[in-house]
Parts: sequence; C-alpha cells; structure tokens
Amino acid sequence: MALRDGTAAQALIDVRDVWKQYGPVAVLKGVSITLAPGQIHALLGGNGAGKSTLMKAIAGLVVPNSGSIAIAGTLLDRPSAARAQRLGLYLVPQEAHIFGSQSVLENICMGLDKPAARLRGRVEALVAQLAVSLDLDAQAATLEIADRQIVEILRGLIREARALILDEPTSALTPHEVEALFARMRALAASGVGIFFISHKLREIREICHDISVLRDGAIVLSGPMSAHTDAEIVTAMTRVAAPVAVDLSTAPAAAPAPGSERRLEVERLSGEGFSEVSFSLAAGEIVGLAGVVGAGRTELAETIFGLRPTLSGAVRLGGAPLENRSPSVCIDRGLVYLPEDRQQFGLFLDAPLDWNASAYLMHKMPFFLRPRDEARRFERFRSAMGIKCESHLQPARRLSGGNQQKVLLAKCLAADPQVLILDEPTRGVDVAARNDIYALIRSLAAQGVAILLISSDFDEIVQLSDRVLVMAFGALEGELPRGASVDAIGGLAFGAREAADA
Ligand SMILES: Nc1ncnc2c1ncn2[C@@H]1O[C@H](COP(=O)(O)OP(=O)(O)OP(=O)(O)O)[C@@H](O)[C@H]1O
Repeated sequence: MALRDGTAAQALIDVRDVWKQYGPVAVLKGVSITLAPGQIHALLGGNGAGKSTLMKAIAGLVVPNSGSIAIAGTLLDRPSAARAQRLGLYLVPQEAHIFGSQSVLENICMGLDKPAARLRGRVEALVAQLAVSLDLDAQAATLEIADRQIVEILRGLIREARALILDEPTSALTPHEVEALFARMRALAASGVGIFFISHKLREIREICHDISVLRDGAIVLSGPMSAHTDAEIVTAMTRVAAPVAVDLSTAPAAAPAPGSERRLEVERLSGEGFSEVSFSLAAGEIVGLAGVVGAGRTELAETIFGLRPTLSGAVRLGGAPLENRSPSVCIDRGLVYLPEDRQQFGLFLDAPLDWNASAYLMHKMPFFLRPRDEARRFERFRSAMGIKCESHLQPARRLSGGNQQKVLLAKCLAADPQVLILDEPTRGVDVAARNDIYALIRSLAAQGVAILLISSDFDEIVQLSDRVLVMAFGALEGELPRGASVDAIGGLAFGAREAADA
C-alpha cells in the first residue's frame, strides 16, 4: 500500500498514532515515529517507558490496539514476526537467541527455507562486508556476548533486512567492542540500511545517531536531529522530574563499621574454566573494580567463586575461613552473594511475583521466617528506592521491562544482607536516573562494611565507583590500578595485552 505523503514515501518504517494497552494500562499512547534509509535513529526513555513494546509492535511481535505501522511502504495489517521480516525488518533483541548445540552458520540461517550449507557463500560475503572474524563452523555455545549479537545482525542481513532494530546492543560490550559495532553500523547505514538504536548511554547515542526520539510514559516527548538537543534537554525530557536521592536499603544496623582493612574475601591462585592462577582480596568497605574485554575471564571467575562452575585449583576464603565445596547456597549462607550477568539463566523466576523474587535468597536462608506481608514490605522499600516501575508487588517478573527486571534482581541480592557482594554488570539495561540511584546504593553498602567486587564493561562506571581496579586479560590478572585511574589507563591494560598477543 502506498504511503500517505511525500516524506513518508521515503520511510523504511512509518508508525502513526499507535496505542497499546495491557489490561487497563496504556503502555503506548499515540506514538508516531519514522525511520529513513541510511538513518540511525536513537530511541531513549526511562525503564518501562515503552521502548521495547514499540519496537516489538514494529517487529510484529505485539499487536497494537490502534494506529498503523508500515514497513517499506506496506502496511503491517496482520502483524506477525514472519510478515515484518518479509517486509524487510529485523529486530536484534537485547538477549540474543542462540541455539548452543548448533553451529554458528546454522544459527544464522535458522528458519530459512534453504539449507545452511547452500547459504554459506552469502553468509561469508556478509561476514567479510562487516569485517568481523567469526568461525562459522564453531559451536554457537562457545560464542561471546558480542559475537552473539553479530549472529543476530547477520540473521537480519541474510533475510535482506533494510531496517534493523538494535535493542541495547552495547550493554555488555567494552569500549573497544562498541567501537567495532559502531563501525559496522556506519557501514550498514552507508549502504542504505536504517537502524533504530535503543540505548541508555547518551554518549554513545551522540556518537552514532543522526536523530533522537525520547519516550516517556508511552508518548514521544522529544524528537529531532541529535545536534538540535543538549544532553540536559534530553535527560529532562526523559525524566521530567529530577531523580530521587537514593535511600539506604541495607538491613545492617545504622552504626555499621567504617571501611577498614579487614579481609572479607581472599582468592588465592584460583584456576577454573577460562582463567588461571588469579589471586586478590577484598577488604570490608572496599569497592574493587574488575575490568577486562569480553573473554578475559571475569564472569567465569565470579561464577567459580560463587560455586556455579568447578574449581580446578586454588582456594577461596571468606572472613578468614576457607570456603570449600562451594555452591550458590553455601555461599549465600556464608554471606557471599552474586548478581549474575546472565539474568535469564541465573536471575529471576519470571513467572513468580516480584516480592517473591526479591526475597528469594532470604527464603533459602530462613524458609520458616518469611511472611507474605514481610515480602511485600521488603519489596516496597526497594521499589521506591530504585524506582521499580510495576503495577503491584504480585505482578509476575516476566511482565516487567528489562531494566526493571534488573532492579528486582539487584533487590534480591541486597535483601540477602551480604558481607561480600559480587556485582556483574549491575546497571545493564538500567536508565540514566536509576543508574545514579544504584551507584549511591553501592556506595552506601560499602560505607556499611560490605566488600564489593564490581565487574563492568562500562569503564566509566568502574572509574566512578572503584577504590582500586583489577584488570584481567586472557584469563589472568594483568595488573592493578589505584583509585582515580583513567578509562584510558584501564583500556590500555585490557587491550594492550590483547594487542600484544595478536601481534
Ligand atoms: N506482557 C505485558 N503485560 C503487562 N504489562 C507489560 C507487558 N509487557 C510490558 N509491560 C509493561 O509495559 C511497560 C513498558 O515496558 P517496555 O518493556 O516497553 O519498557 P522499556 O522502555 O523497553 O523499558 P527498559 O528500558 O526497562 O527495557 C512497562 O511498565 C511494563 O511493565
């Protein structure tokens, strides 16, 4: 069907006055937005503002109550993902859908009517065009998060998508990988592909996007060229009111110990899958950053300390006593809590209510002492302190937006009243305002004596929060930097090792 006016005739995507309700709640309230060929268009908004719902509507995954969506001039009148894809739209989700037991090539070609082997030549050409190094015959389970995203992008391109939606593609990437992704996005845009780019990071948006639209409570409140708006204007449009000051959520007594030299966690020559001979310690009240590029072994180290992966050799001590036969429940009992990077696999019970999720670690510690009213009260405290957007504490976690799920996961860890906290990408998917609340929360926990290991791909976050920074590369500790170390110094250590090895 022809579009209605001259401008829109150029549009790859033309959304007009779209409304979406879940029960009585309107999540999209008359949204109109367009995407032109070669345009990189940022979509920004607080957690729960409606970004993913809008993008899912464009991708045929959510059916709007009213309004119209056209892709490449054709109305998406019977929405389905298959139809949106046939019209040239591909959505790269926040969490890539990878079938681990299949090869990379099979993953890219999944769902197409030709066998993967016959598409190999075309996939190889796309891989070369994007200048990525990807072993098409490797088992997909071995792929890093960054490469999983590339697989998703290739899935779109092999389907000849002219419009891509990238939903927070950089949230688990280090600066180096972000640059590589941006180079690929620029190449795609230069070839006429249009891209909707969802991100919570203004700096990245400024670097890569031509235009911006800001969603607040289901409505577009600001839209136009990137250069026409200052950061302050954008943040104000997004939040409308200043973010609340963080509330102290700790259940520890008010007169908690000041940061000291008491060693809470000692890791001694620990070796496991993907890392070896790692030694470090955390003192009470200390925030230690752990930086590195994807594949450096940071998550593997954290998962091994927490008993999710086998230990090959070495020791872990907690409060001076050996922490042997580690499993998550043993660690939680002893006061060591881990916020996982992979919230889908190890995080929330998506069909359980929010208050149950927030109390899940406590339930394990003292199953007989929990009462529904206590759970609800506990959840309410976290809800107001972190601005968790939900209808009620009884809502299943599945119905929350991604950023709000991340906040509930953090609440679950904090509710367990840890002595040592390992945070793996704690602000992944969290909006700008809530990010500052979470930083204040982390600092307040440290001020009360909790020892914190902060793993983050966002080096700015590491610099902002850490008392010192450990840098890992290739499964080993590459070095340590003092408080105030620059992002460049961290990057130098993390990437220097990789470049030296590549040379
Ligand atoms: N299936 C559903 N049932 C009920 N409510 C839902 C459902 N899916 C989403 N919502 C609600 O719709 C609102 C918008 O969610 P959406 O995922 O679009 O937000 P978002 O802007 O993408 O947030 P984030 O930045 O956290 O990813 C949220 O309040 C969420 O709780």
